[in-house]
Amino acid sequence: MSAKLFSVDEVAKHNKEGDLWVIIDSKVYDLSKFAGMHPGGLAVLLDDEVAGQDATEAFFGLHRYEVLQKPQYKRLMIGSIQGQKSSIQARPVGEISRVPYAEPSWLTPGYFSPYYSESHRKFQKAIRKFMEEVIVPDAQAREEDGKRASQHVFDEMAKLEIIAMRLGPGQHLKGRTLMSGLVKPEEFDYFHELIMGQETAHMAARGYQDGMGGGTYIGLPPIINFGKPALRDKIVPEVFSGKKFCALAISEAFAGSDVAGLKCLSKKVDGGYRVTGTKKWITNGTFADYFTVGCRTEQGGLNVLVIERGEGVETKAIKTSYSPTAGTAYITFDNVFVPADNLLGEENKGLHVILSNFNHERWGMTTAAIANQRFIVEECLKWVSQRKVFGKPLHSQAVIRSKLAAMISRVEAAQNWLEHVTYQMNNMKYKEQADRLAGPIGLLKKFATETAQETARDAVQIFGGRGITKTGMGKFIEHYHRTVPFDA
Ligand code: HEM
Repeated sequence: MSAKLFSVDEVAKHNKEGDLWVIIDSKVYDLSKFAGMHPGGLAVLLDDEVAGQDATEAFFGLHRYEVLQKPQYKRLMIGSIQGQKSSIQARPVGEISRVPYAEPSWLTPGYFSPYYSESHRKFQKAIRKFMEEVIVPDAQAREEDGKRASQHVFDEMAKLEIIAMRLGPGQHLKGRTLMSGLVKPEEFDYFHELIMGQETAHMAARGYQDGMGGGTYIGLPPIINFGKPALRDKIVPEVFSGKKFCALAISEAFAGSDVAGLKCLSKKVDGGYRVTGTKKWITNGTFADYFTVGCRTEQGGLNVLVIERGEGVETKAIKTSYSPTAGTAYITFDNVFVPADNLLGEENKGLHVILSNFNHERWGMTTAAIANQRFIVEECLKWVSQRKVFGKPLHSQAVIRSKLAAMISRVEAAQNWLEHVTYQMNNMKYKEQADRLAGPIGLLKKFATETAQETARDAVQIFGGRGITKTGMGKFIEHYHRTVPFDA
């Protein structure tokens, strides 16, 4: 930061085209050269209340704080106003937000929780730092260019065993050094997993959230739980090291979540099966190496087969309302030979293989969905304090306060329910979870994703036109409102 100090009167002299300074939050910016390139135009900067003046209020009514932190704009700052102090501070990377309700109560100073131990707290700190340093920059860049999450992100995740941890507690963690030894494999539980899911909200990039290994999260567990040892021992290390990717390929244009109506057919042949058919809406399908595929059998049952990318397998990107970084694909299998050893579970009994994963999948989706919802609550709370209308902050309007109260109540209710369900998961065997928690998890997901849509609508109302604009102030609101139906 430049140490040069100016007086308000000195700044006021620079108030015309070619010689234009402004004050924003006690800092002085020289916009003389930039003014002609300003995305909001030159005229707004030459206004009597802006040119040479303190434009803090005007600026924060129109821009996100991050604008001033971008290197190309940061360098416009030439000094500060003598005797004034900045009042706006960005949250340092990895730290807890000080916006009320921006964090679940267990992370809010002064509050208590029976669910989280010291191990969870240490883990949360490390994961947030990793997310914000490694993942968030890549997430924002890939959302823009639509490319797959960068390989260096998978490599870094693999080093810390994040890919393995994303699958939750279990045998697959045995012998691994988690987060450089921060958590022992045997102490890693569903609250650690919940933390990982919730910290992904800070990337504010729903397509990338799925792109960053969503296919593995749902496609690998059936291989671990039902695959033959040789198949498991080949695939698991490749995927956990970030070198290869899985996708779960169940839904078809003919049958969505109606798994009993699948048409993709596996015919028994010498040494294995021949598979012919199509799959649609397959997350990570454009770049996956292994597909965990649900196929109908000639006897009318269901086989789940692991199909490797190769001859007869073609994947095409499908355009969805979120970004192509998720790698959503349409897949065709044309008489593909699959070795008998790639069958998961028993022949004709694949429905059990597919359904066995659904509870964990739904719960995982819900953890992230609730955190995404909270991120939007934080965006709204920041905006209503920043934005002044009729001379007062937006939050002084009763209708806005009422919307905020509803938003906060919804996310708090969802988080508390989630923690209750997670506590049950921690204390039940997997089979007990299937018996007792299928209902509660389904209901929780319904509640969390319905309330998410209400919050998205309220957020757009609060942000106005900015909430439907892909860049600038309301960009995360626009993104959320567009992508929120995915989880439901
Ligand atoms: C350091 C000074 C400034 C920088 C670096 C800057 C930068 C930008 C950028 C990058 C945008 C595009 C939208 C976004 O990403 O937020 C923008 C839009 C805009 N800016 Fe600025 N700006 C500055 C100062 C100002 C000031 C003092 C005003 C005063 C009125 C202003 C008025 C606007 C307007 C009206 C828009 C269009 C907003 C919209 O589309 O909703 N800017 N500015």
